[in-house]
Amino acid sequence: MSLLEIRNLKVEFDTAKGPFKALDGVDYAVDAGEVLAIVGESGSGKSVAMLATMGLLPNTATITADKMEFEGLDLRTLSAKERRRVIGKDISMIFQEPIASLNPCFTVGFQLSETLKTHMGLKGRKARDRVVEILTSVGIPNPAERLSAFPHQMSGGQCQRVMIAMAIACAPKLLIADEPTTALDVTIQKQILDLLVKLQQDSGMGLIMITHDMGVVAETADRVIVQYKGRKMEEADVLSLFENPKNPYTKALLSALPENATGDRLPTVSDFAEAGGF
Ligand SMILES: Nc1ncnc2c1ncn2[C@@H]1O[C@H](COP(=O)(O)OP(=O)(O)OP(=O)(O)O)[C@@H](O)[C@H]1O
Repeated sequence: MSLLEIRNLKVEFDTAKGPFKALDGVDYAVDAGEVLAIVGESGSGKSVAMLATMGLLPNTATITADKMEFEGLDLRTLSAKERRRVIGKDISMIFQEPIASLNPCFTVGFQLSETLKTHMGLKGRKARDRVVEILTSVGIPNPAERLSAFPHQMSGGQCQRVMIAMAIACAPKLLIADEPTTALDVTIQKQILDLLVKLQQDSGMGLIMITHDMGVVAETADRVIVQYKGRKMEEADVLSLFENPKNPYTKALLSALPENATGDRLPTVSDFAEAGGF
């Protein structure tokens, strides 16, 4: 049994211009200890798929799936109370904009201890000690002193470390990272990716990495799902995908990498669209 198994997920938004199909029948599965990358250009429905899984889409979204199970638990039929027990604890998520994801009005220490209080019942000294321990594990220097810092007093990279700390505080079985390094500068991106992979390997949790960056896929993933316009184009283990991409869209994505450039102009995905038929 997979840790997370989703079959035929469809998401449609009710918009002012009429219904908009953001996801059209995609399957996802991830096992414990596995890193699944979902890759595709902006608008391909990567975030929508995972937000649907977390139950975080607005009520303008109609979500249907033949199966949506976490450890055999049907996520489609969970009550709000049951959902709160799973989401944020067993399944947690980190987002692209670390500063926007943290509450600017509360200190880092307070926000982390609230997570521990809500999901683990830890309070006082025990919570504080655990917060220091988690901040140490995500590489925050002088963690005991940083407890009283507000998010705006930390750099983007440090805020993302705090977000990761918050996401792993309750030892989740599945972590969903939605473009976790996109908003950070290049030198910090690599450190954050290395940190995520290390935490994933140490804990054995499943990790879903949402990205538009094939470099991130190559560095982190065991298996890859390539998505385009709300549909799955290809799914393969990471080596096969890079060595022998089958789908024209995957080939287009790989050809658009600077290191694969051959002529004097870097090809774009749209150069392949008509010929490739996607
Ligand atoms: N609340 C919403 N209402 C209407 N349309 C939405 C809503 N949220 C997302 N969409 C649309 O659904 C499609 C998929 O969005 P999604 O955010 O999943 O893309 P993505 O692949 O994650 O791209 P990005 O990398 O830019 O986040 C997009 O066309 C987006 O505009």
